[in-house]
Amino acid sequence: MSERTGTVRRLLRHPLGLVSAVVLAAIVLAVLLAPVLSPQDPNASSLRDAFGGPSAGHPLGFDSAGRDILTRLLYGGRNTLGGAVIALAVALLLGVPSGLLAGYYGGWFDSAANWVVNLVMALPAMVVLLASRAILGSTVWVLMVVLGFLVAPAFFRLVRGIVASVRNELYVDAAKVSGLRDPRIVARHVLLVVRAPIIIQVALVSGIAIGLQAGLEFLGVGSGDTPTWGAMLNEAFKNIQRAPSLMLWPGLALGLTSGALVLLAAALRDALEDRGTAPAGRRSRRRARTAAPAAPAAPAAPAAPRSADAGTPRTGTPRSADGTSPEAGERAELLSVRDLAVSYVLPGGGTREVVHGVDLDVRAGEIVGLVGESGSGKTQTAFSILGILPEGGRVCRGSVTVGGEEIVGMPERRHRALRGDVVAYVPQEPMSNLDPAFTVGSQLVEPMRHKLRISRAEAVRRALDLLDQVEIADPRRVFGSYPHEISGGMAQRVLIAGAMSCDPRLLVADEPTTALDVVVQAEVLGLLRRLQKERGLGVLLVTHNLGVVADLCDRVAVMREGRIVETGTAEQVLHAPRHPYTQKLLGAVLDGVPARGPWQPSNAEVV
Ligand SMILES: Nc1ncnc2c1ncn2[C@@H]1O[C@H](COP(=O)(O)OP(=O)(O)OP(=O)(O)O)[C@@H](O)[C@H]1O
Repeated sequence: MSERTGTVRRLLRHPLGLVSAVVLAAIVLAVLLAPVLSPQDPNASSLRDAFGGPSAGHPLGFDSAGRDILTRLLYGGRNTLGGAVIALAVALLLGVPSGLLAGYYGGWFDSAANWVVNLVMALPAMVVLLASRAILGSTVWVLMVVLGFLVAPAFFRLVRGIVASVRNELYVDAAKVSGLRDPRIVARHVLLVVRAPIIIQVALVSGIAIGLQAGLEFLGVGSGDTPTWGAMLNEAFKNIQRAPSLMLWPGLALGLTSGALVLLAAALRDALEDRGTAPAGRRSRRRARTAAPAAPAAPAAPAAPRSADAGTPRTGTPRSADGTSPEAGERAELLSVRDLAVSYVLPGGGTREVVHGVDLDVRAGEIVGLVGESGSGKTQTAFSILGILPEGGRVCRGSVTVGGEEIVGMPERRHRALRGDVVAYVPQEPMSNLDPAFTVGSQLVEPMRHKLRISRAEAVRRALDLLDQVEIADPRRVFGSYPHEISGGMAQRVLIAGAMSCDPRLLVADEPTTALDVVVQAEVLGLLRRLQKERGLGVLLVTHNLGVVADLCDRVAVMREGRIVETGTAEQVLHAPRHPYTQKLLGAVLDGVPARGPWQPSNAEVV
């Protein structure tokens, strides 16, 4: 069952939802079929019939000018609902795109739009409408356009708020890293999230627009010759002493329509919330930072020599003759970082440098581990290489070349082309990096179609092949599953498949196994090792886990407080660390500590 069908079903199973939907559908249908249901002129009057009661062909009788009430009610509904549609269309056209832009990009447009919105919201709607009537004339449609302007801020604020929070979701970062353009990310990942709240808001604002329009007409502000429910109320109110029943029909139509819209909005909200735990559950952005420097959670003993496999220098791995780091000399062609500094703008003004002059190289076929305690600047270094530093952060010094191209200061369009094609990213939290609203298959296929410009069928074939390559047992089932239907380990394999999908040369993996249990960690590390070997990838592996380094890496760079304090081959750094901080890191690993004995009650506890 598709998500949309599911929501409609839940809505119709909700008693209020069903009743309000049926009432609204009946009203809209009757109003649309006005010429068929009542083929008379709504303005045709016969003074002879003024205040006449119900008769054959005129089931609701006549008004004070001898006009058929049913006909005016049906045609009036067309104008009243049509007016609300115009107001809504204007509000949606103004509020939604500007909310999307302001929420997604922030910056000066956000500030300017907020300023305008605050100004519009401070204006009293009725007074503005009355003034507009004096300036623009009494045509209902024109007044509805003005009303649209006045309610647009409601949509702006709603959309901006949601988009600003979604913008920080990891799967939006993941989409950026896979090289998708902003309009596509917005259309695919962001619009979908704001869609439901917008629908609810539409129902509420329609009720308000109908009420406001009727209020204006009731006050006699509209043009007298257009039949509307508000104008009918106005006319009925003038004759309330003589024929109070005239108030009944337009009042009933207005009450039923507005009431049904409000109830429908409430039922819609319930139906969408009911979707509950499943695909729409979104997670908070950034992971909880681990406090300990090097938890010994990795499959291999942290300071043990590398496994035979990992210990063998990889084919084609160019090492310096002495096996030391090349950072001091020639720059690596695949990834070379020199004197990189990253700073953040502080809330109170000024900046704070969090990475200070990092040098780093990764060559084709080489796995370089970037290790260090939490907060040492590993992720900031990786994000700088990927060009996805969070808001407020920027590379303030240095040079980063990827595939021989300088990316510091590179235009975003060119940088986007590098991401996915040359450099790909495997993140830490697999689940948060998959959009819960799309199937796994669709999330693999979409970037490939746009980056590789291949047909859908070809992209599907490649995606199934990739799922097979990342050792997923039933690629077809996983292809059609939503992220909540697969395990964390599988999700990480899917993200690795996604990273491989455009045949990158460099992989940046940010703690790719931290969120997984030990057995799955070992499997995912094995998978990474195999793919890296087969494809001759260069890998920058960000980790705080020395076991992972021992198991996987050729070389290691140790970071502390935003600086690299030691680099060398994995063997040299793990067996003969030179820097006291590396020695401390290795010392912090609980390897060789005897296990605690069984619990014994202390003397104090023995009575
Ligand atoms: N958005 C931000 N604004 C300001 N400072 C930040 C921001 N993100 C990170 N920092 C700072 O940058 C420094 C380095 O953070 P970074 O995320 O690179 O650490 P890390 O080594 O990756 O740690 P962990 O292993 O916990 O992820 C920290 O002091 C952190 O407070």
